[in-house]
Amino acid sequence: MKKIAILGSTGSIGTQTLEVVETQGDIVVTALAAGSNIKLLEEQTRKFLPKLVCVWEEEKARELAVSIKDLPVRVVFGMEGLIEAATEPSAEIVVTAVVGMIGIRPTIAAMEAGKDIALANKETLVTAGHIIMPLAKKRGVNIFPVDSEHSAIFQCLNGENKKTIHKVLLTASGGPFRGKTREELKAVQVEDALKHPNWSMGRKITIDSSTMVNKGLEVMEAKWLFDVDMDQVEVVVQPKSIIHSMVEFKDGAVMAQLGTPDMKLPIQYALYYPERRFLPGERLDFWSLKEIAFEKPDMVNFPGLSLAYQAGKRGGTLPTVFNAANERAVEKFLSREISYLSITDIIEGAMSGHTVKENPSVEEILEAENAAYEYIESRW
Ligand SMILES: NC(=O)C1=CN([C@@H]2O[C@H](COP(=O)(O)OP(=O)(O)OC[C@H]3O[C@@H](n4cnc5c(N)ncnc54)[C@H](OP(=O)(O)O)[C@@H]3O)[C@@H](O)[C@H]2O)C=CC1
Ligand SMILES: CC(=O)[C@@H](O)[C@H](O)COP(=O)(O)O
Ligand SMILES: [Mn+2]
Repeated sequence: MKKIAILGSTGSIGTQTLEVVETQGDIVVTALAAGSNIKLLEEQTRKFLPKLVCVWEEEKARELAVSIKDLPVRVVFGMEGLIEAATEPSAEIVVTAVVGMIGIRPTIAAMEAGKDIALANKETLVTAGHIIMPLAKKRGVNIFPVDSEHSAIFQCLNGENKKTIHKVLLTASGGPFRGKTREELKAVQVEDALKHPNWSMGRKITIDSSTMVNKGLEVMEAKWLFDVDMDQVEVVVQPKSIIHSMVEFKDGAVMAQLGTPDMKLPIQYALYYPERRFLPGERLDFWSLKEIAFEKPDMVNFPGLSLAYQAGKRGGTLPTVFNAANERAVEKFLSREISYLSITDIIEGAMSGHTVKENPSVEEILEAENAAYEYIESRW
């Protein structure tokens, strides 16, 4: 029986991971971690009986400990607790499904403890890829991509030599506002931006998809995962999210992975790699699909993508500033403190005022994160 820990078990990826676990019936969950949703975490704990559960907020952790005192489950909290969950001794794979840069320390701790990573938390790789990738090599651990595009690329590369990649063709839906101008985007409200055309996901990534910042983060994620240059990653808009990404090889051959938009496939593939198992659910029907359309990304009305290319090419602490500014700006947009277009204005402002530090340590990454937050607090 495979043993796994899930960080972010109450979220979109976390709950779908538990669905896969339940359907397959041969994975043991040894640790769960969440932010504040202790009601769902209690249900999950009663069903999967992990050894350890972590709640970010101490007070909520104490509340949960009281309500599950009949179970042989230890409750921990905060960053120390999150690291304990990530390093729970019996887990072989850690699913990193927390949202945001909070994932950096537990991911590193899990890898140091020799665990494979099923990586959904793209922000960790964007900000600390130069630490994570060499560490994976040093510790001999695998990073299995969960992000749908990166799982698709990983699947296309099965049995291939990464050195023969000519281009990674990263597909994008274009989000709910594809085809709109900045003028038309001025009036966008939270509810509009939360309507992704194809995927049901957590709130932060759904906003990121609408601004194309998600695609920018994914270009940087691809650079680290597949050891390619930023310029080798080309974004191809494919509005129905049927092609999950493609690889063009040096000889001109293009491999693609297609499927219905269902995150359980990449999650299951990451958990069982290299095995493919039956996955219940809808299948692609080419006869009703009829055609697949393609467009170039609009980097003028959606500057989030071009800012991401700038950040990824420059490297150092700039991707951290891009990411941190976006995380804070999205929080502010979701709490209706700023307008929709301010999200990318904030990212641009934070990046332009930043003095890049090369090859930053984890502490320096976190300092750059704080500097971006301070910039935003002082100006917005
Ligand atoms: N959803 C998707 O389809 C995809 C998501 N991803 C990536 O996966 C990651 C998760 O996304 P998604 O599942 O959508 O996000 P959600 O917002 O749905 O879930 C986030 C999870 O993280 C937990 N969490 C938040 N803060 C903390 C904290 N401080 N300590 C511990 N746990 C915390 C939340 O707990 P609580 O709810 O209790 O607060 C929740 O379990 C993101 O990096 C996203 O970009 C990538 C590809 C697809
Ligand atoms: C499901 C998934 O992987 C998301 O990251 C998805 O890719 C979002 O879609 P777009 O960013 O292409 O709109
Ligand atoms: Mn994706």
